[in-house]
Amino acid sequence: MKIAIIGLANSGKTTVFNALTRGHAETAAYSSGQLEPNLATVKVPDPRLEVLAQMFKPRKVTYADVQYVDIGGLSGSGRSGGGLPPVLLNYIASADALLHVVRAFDDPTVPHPNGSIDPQRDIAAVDLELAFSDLSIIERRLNRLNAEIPKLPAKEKEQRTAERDLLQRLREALEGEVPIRTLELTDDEARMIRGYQFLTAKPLLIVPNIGEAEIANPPHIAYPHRKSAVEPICGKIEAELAQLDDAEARVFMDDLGITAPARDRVIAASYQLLGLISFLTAGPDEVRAWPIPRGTPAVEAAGVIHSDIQRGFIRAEIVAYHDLIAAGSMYEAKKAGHVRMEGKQYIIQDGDICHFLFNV
Ligand SMILES: Nc1ncnc2c1ncn2[C@@H]1O[C@H](COP(=O)(O)OP(=O)(O)OP(=O)(O)O)[C@@H](O)[C@H]1O
Repeated sequence: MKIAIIGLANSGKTTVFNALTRGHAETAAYSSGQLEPNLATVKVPDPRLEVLAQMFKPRKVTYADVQYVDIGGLSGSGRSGGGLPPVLLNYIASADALLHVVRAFDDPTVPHPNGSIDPQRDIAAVDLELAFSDLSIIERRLNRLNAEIPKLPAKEKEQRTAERDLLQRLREALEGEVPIRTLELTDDEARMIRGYQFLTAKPLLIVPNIGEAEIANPPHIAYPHRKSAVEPICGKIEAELAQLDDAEARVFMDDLGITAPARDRVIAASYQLLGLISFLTAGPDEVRAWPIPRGTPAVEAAGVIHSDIQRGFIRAEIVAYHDLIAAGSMYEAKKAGHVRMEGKQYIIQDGDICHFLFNV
């Protein structure tokens, strides 16, 4: 799962990327105009794995992960700006979700492309730029469909007409400044437009990049939309924190008056926004979190580990994380009747510790 970090020039995208990925990508006070992206894979923090590791003493602990891609700045000028450069558009279009870094820190030495600090304005400008990109794809496709449909045989004509009607609905929404992600689409409709990779259909995390002085009391930035969330971070401080070892970080966080890095919150919010939950496996070899979309049946979850386990699925032995911890051991959990046998269609819950029985 890949999350593209977007935002206006100098909003702090690379700084936030470094904070999230504990990386060392170069930042600059003047917009770099870079088109080559920075890419990194990040472990999704999950304190349950540390607790399970103490219980099972495994050789290895494996976290779920997500990837972040830091790409160059958007212009925020929408249609008048001539659209997104194709390289940038490709990187954003192939991501599963977007993380929009919004400049909220005040620092006269770091120029803002629009001359002043106004997060709500910048959020609207980037939303508009994404909407224009989707609109131009829709318009091109509608022109094509309108020319094609009258000449098609009946069955295909029906399919293409349904697609045209849907695209017209999306166009109306976008023209009314409603992003595609907030629309209620049926599964069929969602499938019909998946190939277009619309930018405003992707889940969106707004990350106000705040100043050091606001860490204790971040400004309220509203973005009450479906498949969206807001998580502020002070990129500069968090990027420094990300370079420290645990003991040094603890001292630094005490100085700042915080108990945990904001990085963990932003990564967890990204994971949730992608619609992912984790099921867990635990044994002497490995304790591991496996990402699956919410609502996944047991037989498909088994396939995430190995296709053989899915193919030969017999049943799943499942204990909820909290039941296992309350019981103190797998033996006690079994004795207390907390370990359930579930069939193929059981919907896996976040934190289910799963052991799949299979036969191939
Ligand atoms: N929260 C913050 N407080 C103060 N300064 C910050 C903060 N976040 C980033 N900066 C500074 O802002 C400048 C621009 O940051 P950065 O290079 O990360 O932005 P960018 O959005 O990646 O820029 P570009 O447009 O070049 O891609 C850097 O000097 C960085 O140190």
